[in-house]
Amino acid sequence: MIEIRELTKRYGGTVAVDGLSFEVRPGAVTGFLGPNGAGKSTTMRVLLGLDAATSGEALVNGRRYVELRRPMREVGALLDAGAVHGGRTAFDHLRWLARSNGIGTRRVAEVLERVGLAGVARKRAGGFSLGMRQRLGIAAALLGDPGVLLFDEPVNGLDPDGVRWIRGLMRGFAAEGRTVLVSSHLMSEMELTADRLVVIGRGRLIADTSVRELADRFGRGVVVRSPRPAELTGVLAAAGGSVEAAADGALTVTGLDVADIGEHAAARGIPLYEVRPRGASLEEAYMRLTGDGAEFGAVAP
Ligand SMILES: Nc1ncnc2c1ncn2[C@@H]1O[C@H](COP(=O)(O)OP(=O)(O)OP(=O)(O)O)[C@@H](O)[C@H]1O
Repeated sequence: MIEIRELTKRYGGTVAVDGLSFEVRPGAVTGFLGPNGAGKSTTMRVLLGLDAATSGEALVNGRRYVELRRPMREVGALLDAGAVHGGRTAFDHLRWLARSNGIGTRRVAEVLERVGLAGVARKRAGGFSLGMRQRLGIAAALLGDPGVLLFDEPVNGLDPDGVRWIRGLMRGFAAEGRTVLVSSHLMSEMELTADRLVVIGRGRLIADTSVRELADRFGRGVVVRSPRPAELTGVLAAAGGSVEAAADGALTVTGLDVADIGEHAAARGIPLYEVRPRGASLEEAYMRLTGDGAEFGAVAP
C-alpha cells in the first residue's frame, strides 16, 4: 500500500509536486501518468527516501521510508537501469546488494531465474544490453521479496519483446497481490498494462480512476452494424461484452475490441456491415486531461 498525502516538493523556485494526494492499493497495476516534468519521478524519489518532502508525506505500508525497519523487504524500485557497477558480474552485483541487506545468496539465484538472467549470471554487467540491465534492476528490486514495487518509465528504450516481457511481469506481480506503481508518459502503454490510473500534471492530481472508467467517460466502445442485430447481441453478451442498441439499429459494444467482435460474429456466420471504434481513444482522453488540467477538473477515485 502506498499513500501520498498532501505532498509538496519544491526545488528552489520550482514546484515539482504540489499538494498531491492519492493511494495505490495491492493486487493491481497502477499507472502513474503525466507529461514530462509532471512530477512523477520526484514523487517516487520522495517515496524512496531519496528526496525529502517540502511538506506532506509519502508512505509505504503506513510509514515513511526512513522509518521502515527493513526497507528492501517492503519496497523495491527500478528507477535508473544504468545504476550498475559495470565491472561486477550480475551475480556479484546482486550478492553485494543482498548481503548489505541481510538477504541470503539463495535469493540471488531465485531472482536471477525470475528475470531470465540465470544464464548470464557470471557475465559482467558492463557488457549488458539495456534490456538486460533493466532485468538486472528488476532482480535487485525483487531481492527482499517486497510487497510494494515502483517502476519509473521501465519500458523506455526497450524493444517490443522487452516491452511485452515487462508488461507480463508487472501483471504477474499484481496477480501475486503486490502493489505495483509504474510511471509512464504514454497512455498507449498504460492502457495495455494498468488496471488503475493516477494522472498528474504540473505536480497536481488530474485523475485517479480505472482504465475502464476513463474509457467509459470518454465514450469508448465499438459501433457494429449487422442485418442480424438481435442474434449478434446475444453472441457478444455471452462473450462478455455490454451491448446497447441505438434507434438506427447500430449496436454499441464495450468490453470487447474490434477483433473480438469480428471473431465472434464470424464463428456464428453473422454478417457485419460495419465495425468501428467509437469516440476518443484513451490517448486522446489523456491528451485532453493533461493538455488543460482545469478543463475537466479532477476525476474522483
Ligand atoms: N533535483 C532537481 N532540482 C531542480 N529541479 C528539479 C529536480 N528534480 C526535478 N526537478 C523539476 O521538477 C519538475 C518535476 O520533475 P520530475 O522529474 O519529477 O517529472 P516527471 O514527471 O518524472 O518527468 P519525466 O517524465 O520527464 O521524468 C520538473 O520541472 C523538473 O525540472
